[in-house]
Amino acid sequence: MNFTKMHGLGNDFIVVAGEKELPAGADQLAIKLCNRFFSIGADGVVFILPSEKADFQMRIINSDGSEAEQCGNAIRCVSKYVYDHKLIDATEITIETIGAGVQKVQVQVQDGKVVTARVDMGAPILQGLQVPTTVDANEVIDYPIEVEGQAFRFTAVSMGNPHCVIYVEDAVHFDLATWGPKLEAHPMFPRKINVEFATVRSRTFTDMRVWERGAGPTLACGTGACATLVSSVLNGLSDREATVSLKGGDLFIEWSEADNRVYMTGPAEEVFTGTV
Ligand SMILES: N[C@@H](CCC[C@H](N)C(=O)O)C(=O)O
Repeated sequence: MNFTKMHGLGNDFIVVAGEKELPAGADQLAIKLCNRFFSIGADGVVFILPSEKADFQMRIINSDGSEAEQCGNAIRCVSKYVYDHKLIDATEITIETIGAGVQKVQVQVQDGKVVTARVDMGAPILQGLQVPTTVDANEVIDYPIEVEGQAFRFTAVSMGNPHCVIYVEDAVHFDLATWGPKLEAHPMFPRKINVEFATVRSRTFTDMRVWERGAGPTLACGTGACATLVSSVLNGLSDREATVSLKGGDLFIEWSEADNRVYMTGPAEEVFTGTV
């Protein structure tokens, strides 16, 4: 199988193109190939497939073998892959996802290669049961949650995949490894959850660290950055356009008042190609 190793701000993927559909056993394949010691190593495997509704379909399997509905960093990588590898000759590309419908991507090209992409990530879902959480409310903002005697407060946002955003004093030095997995699997989140720990430094700049569902601590999470900006606006902490700074670098996020959609801009890179 031919693959291309790519990343968006260090959130890394094994990208596979050319299959007609998601291969049987994709979950076991992802577990095996994502292993950083015995195989290629990545946060997930991304399949670029044909679509009847868009230019391409993207399916993403996390490193634990679970399938995610959506992935912000992967969608930028997919856009770069299809443009740079000449599968499409357009700078506006549509990509079908299983959780967030068809998304429009505008790529910026330098010397024939995509350097950054601005993605229309769609409207955030805020209804508690739809995120999903166990809270039956139109919005779940600054809501209490307890894990092993430790109290947190979270805001729940789905960007096609589920997120809970928790504000902490210093996200950069927060103990992700202790609290991330416990919150990911908390019974208030029926499909598990991606956990973002955020510190708002100003109305246009937020530090964020992420514990991803199915992948653990990653260097960046595009949907997580979008969820964090939405949460910060809902909590009155941020403007609607801000930089979300992750361990692997910065994403620029806009939540448009005009159309209620979230736009994410950031880089994508190809690292190497191989055959496994
Ligand atoms: N890294 C991603 C999100 C990948 C999926 C996530 N782990 C999930 O299970 O929802 C991003 O950049 O958005």
